[in-house]
Amino acid sequence: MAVHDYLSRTDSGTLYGKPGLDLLVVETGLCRAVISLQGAQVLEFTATGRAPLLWLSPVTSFEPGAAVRGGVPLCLPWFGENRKDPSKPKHGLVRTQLWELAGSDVRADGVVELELRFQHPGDALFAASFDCALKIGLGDSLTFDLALTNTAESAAEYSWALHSYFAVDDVNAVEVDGLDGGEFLDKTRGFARDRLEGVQTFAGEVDRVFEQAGARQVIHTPNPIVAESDNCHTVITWNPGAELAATIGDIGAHYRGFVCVEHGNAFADSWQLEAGETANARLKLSR
Ligand SMILES: O=P(O)(O)OC[C@H]1O[C@@H](O)[C@H](O)[C@@H](O)[C@@H]1O
Repeated sequence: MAVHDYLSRTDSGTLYGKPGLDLLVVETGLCRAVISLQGAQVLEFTATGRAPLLWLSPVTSFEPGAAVRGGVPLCLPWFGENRKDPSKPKHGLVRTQLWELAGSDVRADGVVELELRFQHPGDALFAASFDCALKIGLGDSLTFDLALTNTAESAAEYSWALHSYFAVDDVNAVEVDGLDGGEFLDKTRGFARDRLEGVQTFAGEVDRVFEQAGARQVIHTPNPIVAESDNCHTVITWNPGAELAATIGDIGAHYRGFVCVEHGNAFADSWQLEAGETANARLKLSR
């Protein structure tokens, strides 16, 4: 169903043969993108004449309430395991919730801007109430502008990441530039602290949290990918490798086709927001 000439509504049954989720499709002279209203998750983005930016698992489920494997899920209000209560879902709650399309516009330069919103009332899963506004810019690059407001009556801690799954030819040949000299927590070794010398490569399982990371990374693969961020101090690099991937139903043998380089604020960079305080961050991805 066309909403504007650049924006239409469809669903995962029509697009992927697996019913369950409502989707938005943006098609302009600059790009084509698919966005799921669950999680405000960009599933596909291809700039005209360029290689697809994102990987979407060919075996993901589109079941409402389940995480979709691929694209750019937003993990929030906590990243990874909940450190106070590991029985809570991994990566917070917004990625499996329905967001509202609050606005859409096409700028004079042809960039489409979508604004998606989610309000959390505060509950047993996460006590503080909050508002999330995510502006997604779709042009010859893909941009995210996040505004997070703590609407609770007291201060609260938030950790989060835009968990990008980038499409690559072969993860074993990928090199990530822009993390050289950075200290990281190695999740594969009980979060032991280490330091990266040179580029990040992916021979086997990699699961690393770089705090106070730089604002620009280049993912070297045929058709390199550039990530530029503003106020995203944490970078997470992840690929499960063959062995672990074999135990993950929606990855399996497909692990070679993606690399995750995630941007947000987690661990020591988590946001402490006072009552009523808003924090902002930006991420720009291009290929
Ligand atoms: O399977 P999920 O919940 O989407 O998480 C995927 C991965 O996400 C990464 O960000 C984490 O560092 C990994 O530890 C985790 O396995």
